[in-house]
Amino acid sequence: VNKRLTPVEKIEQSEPYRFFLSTVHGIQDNYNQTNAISLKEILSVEHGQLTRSAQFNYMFDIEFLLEQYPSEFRLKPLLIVHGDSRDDNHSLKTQCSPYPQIELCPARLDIPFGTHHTKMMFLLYETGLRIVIHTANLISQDWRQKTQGIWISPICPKTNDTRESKTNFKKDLLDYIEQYRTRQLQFWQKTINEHDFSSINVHIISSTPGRHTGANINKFGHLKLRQTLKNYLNLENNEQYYSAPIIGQFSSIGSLGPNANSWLTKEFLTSLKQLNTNSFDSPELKLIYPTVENVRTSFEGYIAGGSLPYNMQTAMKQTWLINYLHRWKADHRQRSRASPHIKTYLRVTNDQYKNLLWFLVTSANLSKAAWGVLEKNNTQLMIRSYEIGVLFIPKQFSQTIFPLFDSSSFPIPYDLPPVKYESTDKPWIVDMTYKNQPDSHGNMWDPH
Ligand SMILES: CNc1ccc(C(=O)O)c(C(=O)O)c1
Repeated sequence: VNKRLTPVEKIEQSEPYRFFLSTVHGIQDNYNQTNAISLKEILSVEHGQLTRSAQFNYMFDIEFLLEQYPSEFRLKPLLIVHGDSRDDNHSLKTQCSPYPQIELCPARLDIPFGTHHTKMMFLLYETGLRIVIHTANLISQDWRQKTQGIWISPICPKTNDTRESKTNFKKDLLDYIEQYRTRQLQFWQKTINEHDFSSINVHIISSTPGRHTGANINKFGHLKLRQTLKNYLNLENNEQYYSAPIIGQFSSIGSLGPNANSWLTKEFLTSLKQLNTNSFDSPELKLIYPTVENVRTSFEGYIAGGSLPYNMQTAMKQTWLINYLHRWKADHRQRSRASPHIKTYLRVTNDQYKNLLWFLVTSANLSKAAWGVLEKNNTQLMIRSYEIGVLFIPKQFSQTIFPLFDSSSFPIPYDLPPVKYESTDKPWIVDMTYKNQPDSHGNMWDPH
């Protein structure tokens, strides 16, 4: 019989990784119990007496969001951190006008085409501060039948000394917030400083808009990932890992250039393949992005494709990408039909896919805007968007690798090894018409 776990029990049972997928309407209950949690459960009154919170995100449905808070917390101060694009902001202002307890904080977006993509919660309880870093917009569609990733910190107690984590989490989080350069975040900067982060075992990998150079060049984007892997992957005899496959999985793709060598392999893969010493050959890079068939047969049907905004104009410039692409398949989590909005990057130890070297869950899609592109002879990293994610490294869990198939195994979101696109498979493209086969609801897709 399936015992329904309380939100607190779910978090206790997720130790030490504290990494969840969102619950999915329409799958067997036990696949929504283990390492799976809903927004209401994240905000449950069970975790303690909430005094105030902050929600960083891209899309907001304020009515939906307030509904997810327990009724006794709906009037607590709530800071909404969003992209400052004028029009969206208007609708957000309108949405928030009935709620004096909600404050709007527009994030500066000085570089064109940047987005405030970061999805993060600060939850301040009487007992301490909880950080949640995830991949879901604050709209009902994102939490109903998709695959989203969520990391939930312990409730960090108040402290009268700094108490940093062994992963530099507090400093990296404060460096990230500093980049907003707004007084509206001062309360949270002060609050973060006053809490004890020593129980946190993940690293922050974030992006902020700017041209990062000099001492700041490794602070954000794919160079932060490169630096963190170099500094913390303390593997013996690296050679055995030189050809260990690397996987990228995401819900949108940017313009990557005329061939793989333009940015994907020369720059991005160089960061992903970093070991604690330099490795010289190029491991296989496998990319997971939904096929048209994945979308058509998903629980949502073609509508799921509205959240996979890979457009024709970009796709037609990079047909070379198809050779890297693999299907979305998550049978072991009963989520092959729960369209992925999660973004993850991982490296296995070898082509047997039995163990992980590291795992990253993040808001960052496969794009230069999110990860950054080197400019001026590799002296500056230009990033357009705000992104944030958490990196799991075995050493921080007193392990040498993360096992995938035993009792303490890491809860990966999809099936490994990934399944390559067949000749008939096409990547989902949001602005194409799909009329020759109805989706799981009997509908067609005609974006025009
Ligand atoms: C241009 N705006 C977006 C593009 C992609 C995504 C995604 O996550 O795939 C999101 C989002 O859902 O935050 C926004």
